[in-house]
Amino acid sequence: MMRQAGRYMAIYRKLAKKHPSFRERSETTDLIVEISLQPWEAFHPDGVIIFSDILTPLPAFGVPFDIEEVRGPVIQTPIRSEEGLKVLHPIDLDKLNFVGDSLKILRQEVDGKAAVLGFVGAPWTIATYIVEGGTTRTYTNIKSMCHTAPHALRALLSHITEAIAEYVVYQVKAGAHCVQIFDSWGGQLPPHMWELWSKPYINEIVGIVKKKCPDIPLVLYINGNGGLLEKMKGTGVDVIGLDWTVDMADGRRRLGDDISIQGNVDPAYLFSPLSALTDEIHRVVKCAGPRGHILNLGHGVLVGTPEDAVARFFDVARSFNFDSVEEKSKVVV
Ligand SMILES: O=C(O)CCc1c2[nH]c(c1CC(=O)O)Cc1[nH]c(c(CC(=O)O)c1CCC(=O)O)Cc1[nH]c(c(CC(=O)O)c1CCC(=O)O)Cc1[nH]c(c(CCC(=O)O)c1CC(=O)O)C2
Repeated sequence: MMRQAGRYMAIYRKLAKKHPSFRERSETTDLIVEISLQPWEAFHPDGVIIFSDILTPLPAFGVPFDIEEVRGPVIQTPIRSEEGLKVLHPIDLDKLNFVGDSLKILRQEVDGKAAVLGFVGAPWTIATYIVEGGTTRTYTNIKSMCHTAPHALRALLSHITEAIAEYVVYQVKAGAHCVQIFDSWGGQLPPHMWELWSKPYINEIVGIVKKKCPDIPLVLYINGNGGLLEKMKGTGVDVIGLDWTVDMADGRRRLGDDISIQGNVDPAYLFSPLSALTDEIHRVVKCAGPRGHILNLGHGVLVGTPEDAVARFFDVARSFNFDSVEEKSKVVV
């Protein structure tokens, strides 16, 4: 489940009081392992996601950041010109030992009972933070850079691409069974601009990773991807994540049966009565079809989500029987 660990869990909030810095929590091996295992111990999902952030590798290639409680991610010196690019250097994976060490320990801890999942941000999405200086609602600086400083933006995206490709391979070598690429803000681009400014860099990462680790499944997630599904398939990833604004049956029709899909229960259903949540999980699974579907939310667990709803989500998923639910829905219809 996306954002499987974190603020919705009381046990995480308690630990965060003791270790108030997000960077400490996400850059200390013991804490990463402890937090990653919190949801696994509570709900026994099929995947254990390393507790980290898409921004975690930034300091290892020259971009310091912090996560502030109200503002979220903050990059003190945004890069918006050729001059700004001078701070960048090749990724130093030694500075990310805590990620590799945590993945290794997680593999031992779950001992084959769950998949260990790594993740990275896509170049466009990481660049939105580096150019805007943090979270944005408008993306005006980076979108205008596409026209006012295209060479600088391309150089920044290429630099991030090289770093992230190495970082994916590093996560796989350390023990990740599967890696999800978050192009969370790719859906903020008009589709023809996504093809120009995001897709080529994802393609490059997929090409490099497939050459070095051909058996590792790659998942691509974009928030608001209804206009991009077919284009996403063209990146060569193995699984496409759908957010909840795409009808699952429509998504399956558009993507075909030769690719796996992930998603796409609206995370807000976890605030609804448990019967409504159960019906929605059944509906989504039926619409996705009998094969090639990873049941998940359409985006991360929201802050404030009741933990018993998350438990219910996993229970329903585990007890699901594709054929008997079809029978039941036939009777209801
Ligand atoms: O999500 C927020 O609202 C908090 C701020 C924020 C963070 N990274 C960020 C954002 C969004 C933004 O403002 O741009 C930036 C960020 N981090 C991430 C994404 C990708 C995405 O969710 O679409 C994004 C971009 C988009 C987005 O947040 O929706 C990925 C991420 N961060 C994180 C995790 C791990 C996890 O939650 O288990 C994961 C994903 C792992 C997965 O689902 O496979 C961890 C994280 N990062 C962060 C926090 C909150 C700070 C804290 O615990 O003290 C937390 C913990 C939590 O969400 O409870 C900081």
